[in-house]
Amino acid sequence: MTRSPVTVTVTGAAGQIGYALLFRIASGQLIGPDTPINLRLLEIPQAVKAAEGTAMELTDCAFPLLRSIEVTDDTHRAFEGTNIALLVGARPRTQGMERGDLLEANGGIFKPQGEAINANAADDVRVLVVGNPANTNALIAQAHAPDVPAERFTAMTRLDHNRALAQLAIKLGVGIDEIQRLAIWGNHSATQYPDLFHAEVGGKIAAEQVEREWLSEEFIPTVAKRGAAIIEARGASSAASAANAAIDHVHTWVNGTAEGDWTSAGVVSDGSYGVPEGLISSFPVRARDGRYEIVQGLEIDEFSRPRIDASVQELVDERETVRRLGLV
Ligand SMILES: NC(=O)C1=CN([C@@H]2O[C@H](COP(=O)(O)OP(=O)(O)OC[C@H]3O[C@@H](n4cnc5c(N)ncnc54)[C@H](O)[C@@H]3O)[C@@H](O)[C@H]2O)C=CC1
Ligand SMILES: O=C([O-])CC(=O)C(=O)O
Repeated sequence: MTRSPVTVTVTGAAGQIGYALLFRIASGQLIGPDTPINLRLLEIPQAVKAAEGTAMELTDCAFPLLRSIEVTDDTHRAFEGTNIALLVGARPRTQGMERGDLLEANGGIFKPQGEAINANAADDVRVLVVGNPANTNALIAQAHAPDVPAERFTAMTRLDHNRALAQLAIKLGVGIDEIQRLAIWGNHSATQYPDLFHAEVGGKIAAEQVEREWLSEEFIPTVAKRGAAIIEARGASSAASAANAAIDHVHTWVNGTAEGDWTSAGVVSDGSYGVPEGLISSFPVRARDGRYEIVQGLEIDEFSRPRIDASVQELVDERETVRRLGLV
């Protein structure tokens, strides 16, 4: 059965993530193979022509699900009737920078976009912020969209989640699909905490199947610093893997997590696990009925607690910084 078309807005459409993302959206991988897509591409004026070139290529793919493509530099038009907003457009970091260094440069982008979403988007709009620092940019956008339920603003930590799945699978010599209940806590930054104390492989806790030294000295830093390692190797930040994670994040949000499993996403805290209310922090989340919900009732051991707290403290500090800048 063909469903009603969905309007998907992608900002930064002419960028490297945009190029890896748009063709997958148009081919039906974002939501599913039965849902036609209207694409809106937002770019800054200098990059509109390049985005139009990408739009020409999208047309040339003759994707059966792609109903329309519109390129614009008008933020309000870009979000008119939008059901899914992928906020990718931002300046990426380069070697030697932390993502937090981008707060001032990129923070200013997310205030007008939050306002435009508030004024123009569809009632069911769902927002994924990819542009860094993703959690705090999502907070800025959400703060300027008072009419949209806060829970509809999310930040991407699915790339971190996927990186953690892959590192654990390599270590244990298992398939990705044999791992369940892994989670990333906190900020999409070097302080993030990938948690193996609830993750299960073959029905047994993953942390008990690896040496503690590997966990603290290799696994956690490899996952947390993978973005920088990619920048060093490629000379540019992750693009195809970031696009892939954005597809995963939205697909799961719309279609749900598998029974008994969960994933990771930056979502608005309700105060769970001591994360101050209102912060957009990564948690273990389940998706049901089109909503992400924080998994409740997990016991946090003494290895995990200070690591989660440190990453959450960084989010508190980022919120203070954007408050001082008048962005929230
Ligand atoms: N959350 C995550 O896991 C990840 C986040 N990122 C972040 O994603 C962002 C984009 O990365 P790339 O595509 O590699 O960068 P890029 O520099 O290739 O592309 C960014 C695009 O955004 C556009 N842009 C800038 N300001 C805009 C605005 N106000 N409205 C619309 N478009 C605007 C630029 O013209 C450019 O075409 C960066 O902030 C990067 O750090 C990257 C990888 C993973
Ligand atoms: O590291 C960066 O700046 C890009 C990014 O967020 C990632 O690859 O995780």
